[in-house]
Amino acid sequence: EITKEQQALMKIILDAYNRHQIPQDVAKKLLQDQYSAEENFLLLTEMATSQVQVLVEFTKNIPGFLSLDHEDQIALLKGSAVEAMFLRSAQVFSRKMPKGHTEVLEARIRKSGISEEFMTPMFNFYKSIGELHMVQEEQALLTAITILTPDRPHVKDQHAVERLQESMLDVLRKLCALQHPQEPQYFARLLGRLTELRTLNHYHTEMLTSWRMNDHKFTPLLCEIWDVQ
Ligand SMILES: CC(C)c1onc(-c2c(Cl)cccc2Cl)c1COc1ccc(-c2ccc3c(C(=O)O)c[nH]c3c2)cc1
Repeated sequence: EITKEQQALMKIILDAYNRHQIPQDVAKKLLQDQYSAEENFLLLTEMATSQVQVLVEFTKNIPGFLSLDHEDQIALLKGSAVEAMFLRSAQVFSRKMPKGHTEVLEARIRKSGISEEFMTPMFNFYKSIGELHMVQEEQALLTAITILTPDRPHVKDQHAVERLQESMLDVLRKLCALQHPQEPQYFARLLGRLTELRTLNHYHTEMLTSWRMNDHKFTPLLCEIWDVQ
């Protein structure tokens, strides 16, 4: 019982999600052979910077987003960037990417100055996303829902964001019922991943701090979106 306008919304979100991807020449850099912790950190920084640019373009295509208060648009992007990048990089681990990217990305993350205590929750998350075998539509909607989280820091008009998020949640709920009729709790499992994502935010903040203590440099875009330096 997905309505006509919900189908239109789904198409817009999916097209935006597929249109905005990391350029292949950037993604291919993952496969080059330098593997020092420094090299890996630089590569991951380039990936993250490119991914943030992709994320901004995707977000601008979410119906209603550009009509939100401008400062709230920034607050939503800053508040959701890390979570959206965990979702996106999770695709690489759930083998959406060409052979080889998965192992290489894992190897680079494991040797980039991130302390052991963050590796377990990070790779547990990647595994739990992989087990869901999400279709593209679900991944695109889940990313839009993550970005449209009303209670991010400094969001003024939370109700306006809530209304946009609710319409996305309604489409996702119906899509899950259609895609996984034999698994009525699938939609709830997807939402459970969003809760797990929030815990990763805290780990990520500590990862940033420890990188900075070892004098690692980020790009201007990442400094702006993560309020560092
Ligand atoms: C500043 C750096 C060191 C950093 O800090 N925290 C994190 C970080 C980490 Cl280490 C894990 C999760 C989230 C973040 Cl922000 C990172 C690295 O972030 C990323 C972000 C995104 C990709 C990523 C995305 C898509 C694709 C892709 C495709 O879709 O075609 C093919 N290859 C991809 C690679 C990798 C690494």
